[in-house]
Amino acid sequence: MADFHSTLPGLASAAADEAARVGRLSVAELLDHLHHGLVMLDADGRVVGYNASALTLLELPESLLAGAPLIDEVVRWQAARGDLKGDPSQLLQRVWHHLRATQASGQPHVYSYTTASGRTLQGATIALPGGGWARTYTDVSRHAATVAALRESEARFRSLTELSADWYWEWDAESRYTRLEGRVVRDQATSVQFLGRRPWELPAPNRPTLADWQPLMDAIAQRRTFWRFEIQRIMDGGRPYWFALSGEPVFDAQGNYLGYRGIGRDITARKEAEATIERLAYYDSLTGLCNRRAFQDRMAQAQASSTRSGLWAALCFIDLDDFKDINDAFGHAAGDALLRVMAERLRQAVRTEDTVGRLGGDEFVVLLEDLHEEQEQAAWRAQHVGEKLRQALERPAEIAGQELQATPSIGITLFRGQTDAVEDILGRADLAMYHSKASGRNAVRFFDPAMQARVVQRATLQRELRHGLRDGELRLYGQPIVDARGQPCGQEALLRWQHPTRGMVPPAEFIPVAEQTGLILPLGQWVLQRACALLAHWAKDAQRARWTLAVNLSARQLRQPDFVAGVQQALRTAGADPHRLKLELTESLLLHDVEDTIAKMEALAELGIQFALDDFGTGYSSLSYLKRLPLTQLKIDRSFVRDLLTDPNDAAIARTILQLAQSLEMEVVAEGVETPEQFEVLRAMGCRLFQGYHFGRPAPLDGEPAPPPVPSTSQPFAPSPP
Ligand SMILES: Nc1nc2c(ncn2[C@@H]2O[C@H](COP(=O)(O)O[C@H]3[C@@H](O)[C@H](n4cnc5c(=O)[nH]c(N)nc54)O[C@@H]3COP(=O)(O)O)[C@@H](O)[C@H]2O)c(=O)[nH]1
Repeated sequence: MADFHSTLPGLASAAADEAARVGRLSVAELLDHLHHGLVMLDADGRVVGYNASALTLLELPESLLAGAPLIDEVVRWQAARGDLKGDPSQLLQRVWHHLRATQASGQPHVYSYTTASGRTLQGATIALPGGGWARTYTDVSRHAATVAALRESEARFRSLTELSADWYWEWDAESRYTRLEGRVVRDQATSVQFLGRRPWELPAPNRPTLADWQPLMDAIAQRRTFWRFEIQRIMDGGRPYWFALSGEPVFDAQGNYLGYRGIGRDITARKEAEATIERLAYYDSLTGLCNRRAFQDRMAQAQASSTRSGLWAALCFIDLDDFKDINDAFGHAAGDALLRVMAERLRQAVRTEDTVGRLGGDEFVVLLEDLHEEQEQAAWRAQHVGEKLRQALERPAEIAGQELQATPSIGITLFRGQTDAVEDILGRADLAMYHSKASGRNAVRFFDPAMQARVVQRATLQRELRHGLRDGELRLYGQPIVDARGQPCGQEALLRWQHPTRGMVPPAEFIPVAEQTGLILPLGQWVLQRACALLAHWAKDAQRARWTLAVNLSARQLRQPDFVAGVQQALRTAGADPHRLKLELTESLLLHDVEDTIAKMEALAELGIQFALDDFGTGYSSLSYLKRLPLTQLKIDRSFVRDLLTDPNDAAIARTILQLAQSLEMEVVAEGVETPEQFEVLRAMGCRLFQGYHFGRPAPLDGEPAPPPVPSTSQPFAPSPP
């Protein structure tokens, strides 16, 4: 420091000379080489030393400092040049204030300012122990420019998030919101809900569902950038709010994953516009139903779905009869109002999963999906719905005080899979609708005439069966069941229909129709009541008192919640012994709702009623549930008995059933025994009960008491799907 003082003002050159002389740099020389400026003030504030960088950085003429000026002089000089802004006397007050303050506190005073030429300097003043001060100057122009640029960028970012519908977010490495900024966030006060939570932990009642989040979760797991992931929220008051998230992963300098950051964008207006466009593009503006375009889309989807499921679907084409006359007579406004009423009735008449559309004018279409795997059954169901639609539409409607009526003509076609073009299916239904018009209007017609004939035949059968039940045309026949000696030990009750014109109708023809239409319920109850009455009658006859009577049950009967009560009531009314009643079930009947079936069977078994499994071997017998059922008897299906003598497989099956029954401690009845040879072989295999033409064909059950009254039913006549 002594050198430094002594070489003033020629500090740099003297230090250099000295360095040259001794072969090393002096302190003064060293200071001259510094990039920092240094100015020394004595206790009066006079410049007593400076280095070369001080002259350069402060851009002062050497002549000014070389004259050892007071700091006041230097400050005035700088103010005059424009380096320091403000009144010089106030500037000086500030300078002296800081000089004294550093002296008093012993702490440096650090400040920065920008010179007139644009250089930003950071100055630091320290008080020296012996009095006086050292002031250093550092050029921080680049740093200042960087800070200014950052500020500018931050301001731009704030403008963006303040002025737009976008908002900024950050997630930590666990995908939890850590930062949310933007006007939208502030306005909606969503930060409280969001911060600390993952996006999928926030309530989103509609979309996305947890499954919908998967693509976003995958992107995060793979640290991928994602764009416009759409989310819907329901705001207070029920208003839907849509936004889209875009984000990119953030890593630190070492490549460690820190989380994500990105923007959220309010897309509600766009979504609403899209919904409006879709409504206009896909919905009929008069009725709100699907328009032709949307309906064709739905048809294509239905085709794809039926390819997967294998189920038949149906298309109903509906045209209002004489609608033009209504328009002409009552005006278009009344016509429009009627169309709206019709649309609503159609909507009400079908299931929510069915699609109703309006192709234009008075043409409506209804798409019925998942009808049945069998075409016949599907046709029956479609016919049922078609009839329901017809009845719904034919009712008069009150429009502006007038009663208007427009009956419908309905055409139906079935389809399955994707072989036909949608237009072709529509064309077929349209053609069927014309058949309906040609047949006298206000009717339902199928495209396929054969199908139409079958549907009509079935509807006729159903109507006649209902009348037959009411008019006492049903007969109970019986077929003997015999023991190993060929002695009768019971009968199987078999239903017959004595039709007034068609003669004796076999059950195979009418039982399926009765099952599908629900008529099997009153019919089955009638058989049960009749069988119980017969058992009570046999009880008085020593020869038949110990006979059992087997009654066939249908699946639909067993599904009735009051089935057990119905059987009990039949037994009680007749005064029959439950131990003599045997109920025959088929394997397919046991496939549905196994637990409920078992519960009902057990309740009846408690009363002493026996159960036989009919047609054994033809279904999907599962030994696990066979064991759980309170069965007393298996009936070997007659298809195995028929070829018993010639087909070793059938013989093996019959033998296996007998062994199985033995291990399950059940009886076996061999059905369809037609010859003495079959009887002998089965007997040799260990079978003890037999049924078949060899012992007797079904015949009217003799000694029947007078028929009980037919159970009343509130079933509508229209067919109803099972
Ligand atoms: N739910 C109800 N179903 C019933 C009722 N009554 C009858 N049925 C079912 O109808 C199906 C056909 O019955 P049916 O035409 O009476 O035929 C029975 C017998 O005639 C026939 N059978 C008897 N022995 C022989 C024979 O040696 N050869 C031969 N080819 N056929 C014979 O088998 C039928 C009895 O079969 P099953 O019931 O399986 O024991 C039939 O499925 C009946 O169940 C009813 O009231 N309710």
